[in-house]
Amino acid sequence: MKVYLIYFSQTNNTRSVAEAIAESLEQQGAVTQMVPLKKANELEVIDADLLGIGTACFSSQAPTPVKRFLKTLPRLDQKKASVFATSGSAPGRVLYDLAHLLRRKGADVIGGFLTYGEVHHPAPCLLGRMANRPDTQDLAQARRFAEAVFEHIAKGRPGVVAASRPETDHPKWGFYDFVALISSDSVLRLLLPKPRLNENQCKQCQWCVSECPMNAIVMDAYPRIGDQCIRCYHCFNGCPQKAFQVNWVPSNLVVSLFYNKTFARWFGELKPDS
Ligand SMILES: Cc1cc2nc3c(=O)[nH]c(=O)nc-3n(C[C@H](O)[C@H](O)[C@H](O)COP(=O)(O)O)c2cc1C
Repeated sequence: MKVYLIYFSQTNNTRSVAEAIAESLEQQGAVTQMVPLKKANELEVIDADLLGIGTACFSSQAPTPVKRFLKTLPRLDQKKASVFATSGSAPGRVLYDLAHLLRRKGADVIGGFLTYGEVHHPAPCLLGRMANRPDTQDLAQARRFAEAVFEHIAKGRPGVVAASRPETDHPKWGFYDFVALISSDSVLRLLLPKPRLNENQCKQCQWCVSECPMNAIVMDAYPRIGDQCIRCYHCFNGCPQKAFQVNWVPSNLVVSLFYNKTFARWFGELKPDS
C-alpha cells in the first residue's frame, strides 16, 4: 500500500503525529512518503492508495493554506483518505473541514484523528496552552489510529474506522464551531495585529519570505508583509533574529474579555501553564 502523508505544521506538533502515523503504517508494510504541505505534489496524491492530511488547527478550523490546497486537488474518485489534526482546547471544525473538502473531490474519507498540541500562539493572555502535548500517550493513540486505518483498507471494510472522531463526518454545533464560521481571514485581520519588522534587527536572511504559508511576505530592501497575512505569527515566532514585533494591547483586551471568559466557562478555570 502506497501512502502519501501531507502535514501542515509550524511548531512540529502535527509533524510528530504525522511521524507516529507514518512509523506505524510502515511497520505494517505500507510504503509511506511524508511531506510538508509546501512540498506536496499533485501527482503523488493521485498515485497514492491512501492519502493522509494532517494540520494544526487555526481559529477552530483548518488553516487557509490547507483549505486552498485541498480545493485545488484534482478529482480523487473513491481514493481512500484519512485526516488528522492537533489543536489547543478549541478544535471546532478542523477535522470536518479537511474531510468535507476531500469528500467534495470524491475521496472516500475513512477516518479522522484529533489530539492536543501545545499552543505557541504568541498572544500573551491566551489560556489553555496544553503544555508538552502531544505526549507519549497521544502519539501511541495516533499509532493505534494508523493501525486501524491500515487494517480497514487491507480487509476491504466499508464505511469509516471505529476509532474515527464523529466530527469528521458531521460538524458539531458547539460554541467553537460558530467561532470557526465567523472567523474568516478578513475578520481575523481586523481583530488581530499584524507583525511589524524592526529593520535594525533584520539581517535580510529571507527566512520569513520562504516560510510564510500564504507567501504573503515579499522582499523589498527588507521583508514586507502583504495584505494576505492570516495572522498565524509564524514569522514572529520563527524569525532567527527575532526581528518582528507585535502590539498585543488591543487584541489582548478582546481575547481577555471574550475568549478567555469562554474558556473558563466551558472548560473550567484554565490557568496559564507555561
Ligand atoms: C495562529 C494560531 C491560531 C490557533 N488557533 C487555535 C484555535 O482556534 N483552537 C485551538 O484549539 N488551537 C489553536 N491553535 C493552537 C494550534 O492548533 C496547536 O498548538 C497545534 O498543535 C499547532 O500545531 P503545529 O505545532 O503542528 O503547528 C492556534 C495556533 C496558532 C499559532
